[in-house]
Amino acid sequence: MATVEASDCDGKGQGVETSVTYYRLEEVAKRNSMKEIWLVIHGRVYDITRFLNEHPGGEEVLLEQAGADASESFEDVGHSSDAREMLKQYYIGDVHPNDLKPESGSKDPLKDTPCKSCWSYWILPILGAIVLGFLYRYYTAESKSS
Ligand code: HEM
Repeated sequence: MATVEASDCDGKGQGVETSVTYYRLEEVAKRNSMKEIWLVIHGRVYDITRFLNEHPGGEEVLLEQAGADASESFEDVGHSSDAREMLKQYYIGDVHPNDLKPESGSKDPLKDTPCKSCWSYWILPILGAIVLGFLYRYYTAESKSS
């Protein structure tokens, strides 16, 4: 099994030592049958084989996501906090850092929206208003003199 063990201690021989097992996505992808079913939700790997028959949403939907990243479908359903709490029971490790892709929820919100902090975003309307003001004054002054 191509797993990498990582320990997370403070190096002083104290504190809590935790060990995380990392799984490559290709390894997760192999667990895609009724016999063994794993999925990834938010960078964490879950072995939900024994949960398959118990899932209130049915086993179909889980089988559709088998061996894949189910973060989006999991969120789309709007699972309760109880459901999120249940995830802990099936957690077996994390996705290997090399296989992690940025989550849509955590990406920079400015990336796909127009640049709200760019100078052009606010300076152009101001300049436009000033020009319009001058034009208005120019024409009103001209119509008064004629
Ligand atoms: C290990 C992962 C999962 C756990 C622990 C879990 C748990 C639950 C629980 C406890 C419910 C009952 C409603 C609630 O409390 O929110 C539920 C409902 C449901 N789940 Fe999941 N679920 C998981 C993954 C998924 C995935 C990947 C899908 C994919 C689409 C899914 C689809 C659904 C659907 C369609 C319902 C029924 C919602 C309804 O009837 O309103 N679940 N799940």
